[in-house]
Formats: sequence, C-alpha cells, structure tokens
Amino acid sequence: MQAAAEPLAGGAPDAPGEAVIRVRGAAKHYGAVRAVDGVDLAVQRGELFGLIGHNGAGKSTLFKMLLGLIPSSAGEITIDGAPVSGGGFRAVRRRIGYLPENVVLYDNLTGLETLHFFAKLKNAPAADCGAVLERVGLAHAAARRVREYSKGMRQRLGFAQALLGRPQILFLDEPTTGLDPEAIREFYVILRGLRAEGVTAVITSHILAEIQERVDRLAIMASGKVQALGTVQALREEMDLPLWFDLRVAEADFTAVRDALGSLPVVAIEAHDGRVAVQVRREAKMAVFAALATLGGRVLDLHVREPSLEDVFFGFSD
Ligand SMILES: Nc1ncnc2c1ncn2[C@@H]1O[C@H](COP(=O)(O)OP(=O)(O)OP(=O)(O)O)[C@@H](O)[C@H]1O
Repeated sequence: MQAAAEPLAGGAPDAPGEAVIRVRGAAKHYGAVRAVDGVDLAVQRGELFGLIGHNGAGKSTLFKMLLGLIPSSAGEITIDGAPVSGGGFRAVRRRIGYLPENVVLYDNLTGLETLHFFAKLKNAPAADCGAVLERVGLAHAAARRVREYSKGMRQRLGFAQALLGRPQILFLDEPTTGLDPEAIREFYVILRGLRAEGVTAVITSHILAEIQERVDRLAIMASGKVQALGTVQALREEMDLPLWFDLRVAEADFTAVRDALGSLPVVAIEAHDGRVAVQVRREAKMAVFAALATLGGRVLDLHVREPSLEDVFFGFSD
C-alpha cells in the first residue's frame, strides 16, 4: 500500500484562516517508543477536526499533549497563542472543554448534582447546569441517579460536563462511544450548533464511516506521524482511488455492459445476482456514464459509490 511521505491534500498544516491550535514538530518518546514523532498541524477557529488512526497510532498521546496533560519530548504546541507548557496556559485552559475517553462519574449523584460538582471544579456558573443538561438531551433525567443511567446517557453526561463554562475549544476523545445512531446524529447536531457559535472541536473516533461525513478536516495518524491531512474529499482525490458503479442489469445484458465499457479504464468488474459492480478510474467517471447511456433501458438502476474513508485510511496506514 501507498505510504505518504508528506501529509497530503490540504496537506499544508496551515490551512488559511486563524489557527487556534498550532502544533510544530511535536514529539513524545517513551524510551525507544516514538509515540508521537514530529507532528505538524493547525486547527482553525470554528473547525470540526477529526483525529483518526489505528490502536497505538499516537492519537491519545497527541491529545494529551494538546491538552498540556503530558510534556512533549520536542516541538511546540500553542493554543490560542499560548504554549501548552507555559504559565499562560492556565487562562487558556479555562476556555477548553475536555471529554476523556473514560469519564469518571459518581453513581450516587444525580445528573444535575454531577454537573454541579464539575461546575465547582471548573469554576463555572452552577446556573448553567440545567441548560447544559437540556442541550445534551438529559433534562428529563436530571433528578435520576447516575447509577440508573444507560451507557449512552453516561456519555451524554460526560459531554455535558465538557460543555460547562461555555468552552471555546473542545477536545472530545471517542465522544460517541456507546451512543445509538439517533444519539450520534443528535451529538453532531449539537456540535454543528457549537461550531456555528465559533467553537473549535477536535474529536477522535474509531468509527470512520461516522466521522468522514461530519468533520471539516481530519488527520490520519500512523506510527506517531500524521500520514494524511485534509478534507475527506481532498484525500480521496489526492489518492486517486477508483470509484465503483453499481448497476442493476438483467443477466442476459451482462455481456452488453462489458462490451459498452470495453474501451474504458475498468479496474475490476464483478457480476452476480442481477447486479454488475464496475470499478473505474476516477477520471473515467463521465465516460462511463456516457457509455452506459448507450445501453438505454437495459441498465435498470445505477449507483455511484465513492471510496470510503476506510479505503483512504488503509491506503495510508497499511
Ligand atoms: N505512558 C506510556 N509509556 C510507554 N509507552 C506508551 C505510553 N503511552 C503510550 N505509549 C505508547 O505510545 C504508542 C501510542 O499510543 P497511544 O495511546 O497514543 O495510541 P492511540 O492511537 O491513542 O491508540 P488507541 O486507539 O488504542 O487509544 C503506543 O505504542 C503505546 O504503547
């Protein structure tokens, strides 16, 4: 598989705009292990930024470095212009909301008491707690003890505590773990609402299909390095991955389809159960449409499939 020496597509770590998070040559070494190995990236204000990668790729380590929770071995990280390792970071930290992968909650507290507890820790106004619970869809469960909460409700409560104090920057580690599809949708609606208010969010996720439609840009990490950086579409185009045409065709017409596509750069063609799947190079997309049009009504249905982020991801990290 192809390995990218330089970050691709939109690959300039400094996309235009105002960078809230700026990372230059960041590294974290544990003995011989290079958990993070020279990362450069910039996240713009109001951007929804995804960080993805295999287990052990270095995401969590980078995340902790971004939050100033662990010191870097090399490089520089600034948030809102303040180095995370410097004294000035305290003030910036008040503008950051953080959802750790495994948020610690106390079973004996109610949802509202939990938020009051976190509000005290963060020096955030207690009066906001009710509205935050409402925002994450937990108002109805405010008086119930956390021990009675489902996994998804706990995750929402964790998200709620990250929103206390009206943070301008959110770091959300696997925020949709345990959420059902409806709750995931609602989560991203909330995030988009926050983005419209100018909030910047960095999200990690293992669910690539979920993240690929929802973030503005993403970084794909492997072996401590950012292997690819940009919008999903830009990454797809940069990699020039082929497209799939899924056709519904009567079996008797399979040969006619093959013949019509004969002169085009077809990468693969598979026919079974009244369907033909044709993989073609991206630049041949319109030529394939034109060739299929010559078949008239013999093509009963057609669907164009873009390569998934999984394809992009494994293209970079295998
Ligand atoms: N405290 C530590 N001491 C030694 N090695 C560590 C430490 N923390 C992380 N590592 C190593 O650094 C590498 C990156 O780990 P990290 O947890 O950042 O990966 P990740 O992408 O977050 O993985 P996951 O998706 O499983 O959470 C791994 O090889 C890991 O073993």
